[in-house]
Amino acid sequence: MSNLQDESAGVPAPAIVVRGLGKRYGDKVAVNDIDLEVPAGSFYGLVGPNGAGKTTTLSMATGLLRPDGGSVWVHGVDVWREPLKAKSMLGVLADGVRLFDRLTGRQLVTYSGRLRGMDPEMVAERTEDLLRVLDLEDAGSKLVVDYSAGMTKKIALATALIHSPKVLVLDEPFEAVDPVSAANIRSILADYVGRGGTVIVSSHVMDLVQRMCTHVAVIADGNVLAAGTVDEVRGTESLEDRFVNLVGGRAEAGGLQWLQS
Ligand SMILES: Nc1ncnc2c1ncn2[C@@H]1O[C@H](COP(=O)(O)OP(=O)(O)OP(=O)(O)O)[C@@H](O)[C@H]1O
Repeated sequence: MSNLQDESAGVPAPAIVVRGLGKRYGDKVAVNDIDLEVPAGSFYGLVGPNGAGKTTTLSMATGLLRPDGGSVWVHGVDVWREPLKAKSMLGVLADGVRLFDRLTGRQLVTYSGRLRGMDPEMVAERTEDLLRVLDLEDAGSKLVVDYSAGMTKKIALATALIHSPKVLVLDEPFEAVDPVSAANIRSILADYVGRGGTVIVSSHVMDLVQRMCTHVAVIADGNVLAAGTVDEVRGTESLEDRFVNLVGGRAEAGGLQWLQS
């Protein structure tokens, strides 16, 4: 398959290739046999309305949710045939997955690094670095169960970064995060991409995706409506206008006449 060429052939394999990936829940088709290709070294945005299938797609692409059909490769490694090898290259911030929240933030990040087989000294150093840049130093000794939503998001991000993966898959990383922390996270991710890493991020904030991402895919009702570089997808419009045109569904102004003081 041309898109799975390995690096030995002189052509870098894409970071992630998705082919014919599908998932149903009863009668509901959450993801409809989609194809996606995430170039290595790209900052890839996945956007779509609520319920479009973003989380389901990212969960299947990272080996967290078994697809009904289709395949996913991470740097040429089949996620569902060689999960350990594929997962060793991934750092994942999943949506709605429970953390070990009876650990402190510091313990949780340390545990994630040790689970990845990292040297304890390196884990300790990186844990402190991550707590510092994510403004969680003071909260490092507090139980994760007592964290706010934004703090929980940030500590989960730290667990995804600790082993310096080749590919970062982040479901809504900025949700509930304060603007200063969000700016810090954006620069961490931009540096990471600058050093050759690949980031896939789902977001509802079109302006952010337009400014931050090199590539974008718009999905709705489990289908990919458009995918490519941000400039290819948006054309002469803003990404937000393009998104609304592709997806539709703007409610008529004044639809709630009864809503008044
Ligand atoms: N465990 C589940 N059981 C039944 N239906 C589900 C389940 N998980 C997701 N769905 C359905 O699959 C569809 C896609 O959901 P998904 O969470 O992937 O969307 P999303 O694009 O991430 O949405 P949002 O932007 O609101 O987070 C939705 O219709 C949702 O109701």
